[in-house]
Amino acid sequence: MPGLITDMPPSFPEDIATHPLLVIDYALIQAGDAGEKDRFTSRLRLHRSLKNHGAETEVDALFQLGKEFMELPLEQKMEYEEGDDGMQFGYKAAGHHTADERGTLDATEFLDVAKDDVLAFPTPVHRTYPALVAAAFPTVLVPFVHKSLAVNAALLAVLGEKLGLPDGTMERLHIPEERSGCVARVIKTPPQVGAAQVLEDQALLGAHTDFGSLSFLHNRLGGLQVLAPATEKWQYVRPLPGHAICNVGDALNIFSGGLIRSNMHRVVAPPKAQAAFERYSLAFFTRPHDSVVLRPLIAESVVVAQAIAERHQDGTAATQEKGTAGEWLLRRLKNLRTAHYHGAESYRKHLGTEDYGRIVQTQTIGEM
Ligand SMILES: O=C(O)CCC(=O)C(=O)O
Ligand SMILES: [Fe+2]
Repeated sequence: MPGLITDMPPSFPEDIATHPLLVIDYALIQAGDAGEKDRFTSRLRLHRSLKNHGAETEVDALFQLGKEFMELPLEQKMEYEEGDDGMQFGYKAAGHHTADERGTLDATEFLDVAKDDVLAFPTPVHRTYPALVAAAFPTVLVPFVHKSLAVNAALLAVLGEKLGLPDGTMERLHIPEERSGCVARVIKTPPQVGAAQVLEDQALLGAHTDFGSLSFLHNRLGGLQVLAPATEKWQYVRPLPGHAICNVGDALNIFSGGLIRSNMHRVVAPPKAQAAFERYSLAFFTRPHDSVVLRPLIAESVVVAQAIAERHQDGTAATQEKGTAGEWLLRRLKNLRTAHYHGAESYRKHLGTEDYGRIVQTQTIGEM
């Protein structure tokens, strides 16, 4: 029946084109399987769907907590709003980020819980959280953060090996005990109504690359889209039950001299009948600790050094440092806040390593 809303969203439609995912078996990676490690480090431009990641129970618990938090009255959530000064933990209300250079407001709410606050529990490092969330630290957030850190660390080590980095290099750039922007995030978008094409052209979370190293992302409804290299059309990512999306962020792009690329993505309304439902997703973002200088690891890796030498004759642009991970995050985040939006130029100040020209091109195509 048209317009009928039941509690259970329909499954992702079979008849729409989706991005070809590379399914990786994390259990094999963990067991040191050379073939699976090779597959994981091949075709890096495809999105990776990770099965057997072992965090299913922790993920379910955080989905539940996230929903309970999002259902709190807005005034209560607003007491924890992240604000415009670069605090990146707490609550982000819808409309407080811009989604494109025209200043379109985003439609996502975030609950952002700092890894540092979770690991130091019960001592706050960055901030305190609403009672509902604080009460769930021991049972939900601590287990989720530990599992997520472990999965991402194992995958980073495999990528480090592929780059020929000395053992332990990736660990030294991502020390859990150091202060960092690592964060557990629950994301909510409200139900959407409208013509399919209009919905698909309107980003609820603007096109971006993730700011850190690796993201461990859990989707149930559709709505995540990627703009794969050498394509002109945004493609939906089909959520696979129990799988996680493994997303490369800017820091790995920079460390690897561009060999490992950040994947450009955005969130639009879930496709077809799913659009009428609230969308919840969640992620753990592993980022280098704040004091790490973002630079290509030329001294540490001949693979990176060679890549830079081949691509850039004089090597200057590519070898430039980008400041520290803490500074990188602050710049990207602050310039995304609606309060700091003063036109296209200010929006562009938040950009990371994405090929921004391609985003603008697809937005123009979308408008025609
Ligand atoms: O909700 C999603 O599927 C993606 C969210 C995302 O890209 C982000 O928070 O960086
Ligand atoms: Fe993202």
